[in-house]
Amino acid sequence: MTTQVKKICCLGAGYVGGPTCAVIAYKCPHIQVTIVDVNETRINAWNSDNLPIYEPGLDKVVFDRRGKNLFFTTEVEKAINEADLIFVSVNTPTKKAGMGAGYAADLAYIESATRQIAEVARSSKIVVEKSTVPCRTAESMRTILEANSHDDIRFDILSNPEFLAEGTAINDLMFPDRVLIGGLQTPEGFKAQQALAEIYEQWVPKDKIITTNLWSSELSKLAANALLAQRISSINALSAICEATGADIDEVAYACGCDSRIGPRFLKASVGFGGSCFQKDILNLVYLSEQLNLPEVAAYWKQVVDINEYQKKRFVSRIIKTLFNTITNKKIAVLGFAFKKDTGDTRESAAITLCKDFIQENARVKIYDPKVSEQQIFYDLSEPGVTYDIKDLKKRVTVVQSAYEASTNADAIVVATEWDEFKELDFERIYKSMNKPAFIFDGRLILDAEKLKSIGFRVHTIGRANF
Ligand SMILES: NC(=O)C1=CN([C@@H]2O[C@H](COP(=O)(O)OP(=O)(O)OC[C@H]3O[C@@H](n4cnc5c(N)ncnc54)[C@H](O)[C@@H]3O)[C@@H](O)[C@H]2O)C=CC1
Ligand SMILES: O=C(O)[C@H]1O[C@H](OP(=O)(O)OP(=O)(O)OC[C@H]2O[C@@H](n3ccc(=O)[nH]c3=O)[C@H](O)[C@@H]2O)[C@H](O)[C@@H](O)[C@@H]1O
Repeated sequence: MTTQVKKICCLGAGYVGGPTCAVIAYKCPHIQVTIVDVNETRINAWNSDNLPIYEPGLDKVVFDRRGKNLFFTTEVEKAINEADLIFVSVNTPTKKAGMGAGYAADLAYIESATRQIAEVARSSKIVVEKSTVPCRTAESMRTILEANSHDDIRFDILSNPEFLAEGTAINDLMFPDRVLIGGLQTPEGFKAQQALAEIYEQWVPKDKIITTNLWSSELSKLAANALLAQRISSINALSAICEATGADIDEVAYACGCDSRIGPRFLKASVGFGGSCFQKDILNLVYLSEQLNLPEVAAYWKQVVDINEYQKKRFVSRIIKTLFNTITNKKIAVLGFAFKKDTGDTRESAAITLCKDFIQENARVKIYDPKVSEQQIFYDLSEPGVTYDIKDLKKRVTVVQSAYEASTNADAIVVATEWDEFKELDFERIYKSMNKPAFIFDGRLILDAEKLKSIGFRVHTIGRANF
């Protein structure tokens, strides 16, 4: 007999906790799901018509279950106490200071969430590590829970990493490639794994629910992200060779991807990967390898991040060189600011690096993104690394409401995010409104270069030569 879960609490109402637990509530109407956060503004937004995250299909799921078996609240203690199973879905950013700064994951939020569970819980719980964490974090959580728990209550720890990608989160959650549940290899551990598996079995085929030991599960999450990012850095490294030789990176990716051992997905060259996790998780893996005294392994994975930085810088220097070696006071229209299409998330977006470099070179930048707010853009650009304060920044940067507005009187257009709407633009109209010669730098390989050239544009595309 397994423990049947009736009430779930999720600590952390972010990009993972919100969509993941909303889908559980949607698929399991018999389970009460309460998502809590210390951030009141975020919780208020989850309870409003304007959800704090833009994610296709998310509104439908939330509006369907909210107030029925899906709740958003800041009453953390109450929710912990009532739940049989608690997802810990808090942020695990890269450490900014102290030991391992710049590499290691900052586990302060995980630790404080764990301590809170230990302090508040008055009945036994299954505690599920949903956040991405370094291998063996569950061990520390278990030690904290066991050392601080009251009376006769027990805690079973599981690792259940999340593999959703932003922009496709709802689809990824509804039809996951797999669900991974790591547990201790003890009778109690197996029982807890089974209890969580039974929740997913409500909509995920059994053969896609994988159970492993705790450490394999924790490491598999870091490994999956590292392998995915490594494919992008590999194709981006090849894009540099294409630009120098006349090979075309899309053709190379297609030819390679047709090999069933390689496969076609995740081989799109770009201006560099962004997002809150790839860089953070690889650096975390690098740190872990170093801690384990495996410097060669650390250096291998570090190179994936180094190539990503190189790719962004390479693109910026191509732009500057092409614009006659100076962009001082030139007007650059940046199309897209999110780290990928179909999300409003800008964390580690390549566009941030590009815009900061343009500002450093004294260019005038006009930015348009369909889902990122002006406030967010200024926040990202005024982060350390740019010498301007917000007032100076506003003299150099304007956030506008359309690609047309961004391009008017521009010397160059830079495509930084692959939003579908950029493919549909009226480029004849844009060409007329720009300074001549009119340049386009396609950092996402989404535009029809031949058509643009026939209009009169000078087109530069990642992974294609200009000779
Ligand atoms: N963003 C993504 O697409 C994915 C993220 N992940 C992992 O999931 C974890 C969470 O990521 P996101 O959701 O993107 O982060 P996020 O920053 O959007 O959300 C985390 C939330 O946790 C809250 N929080 C922190 N401490 C808390 C506490 N003690 N009690 C209650 N709430 C607390 C924060 O206020 C914040 O709203 C990270 O470890 C990340 O690596 C995994 C897969 C995908
Ligand atoms: O742990 C996480 O946070 C998540 O990280 C990624 O998801 P995400 O970052 O949301 O989005 P991706 O689709 O992976 O894209 C990441 C970046 O790589 C870029 N990319 C992706 C694919 C590609 O072929 N080329 C490429 O440049 C995207 O534009 C984007 O900037 C993984 O795909 C998820 O499985 C994982 O759960």
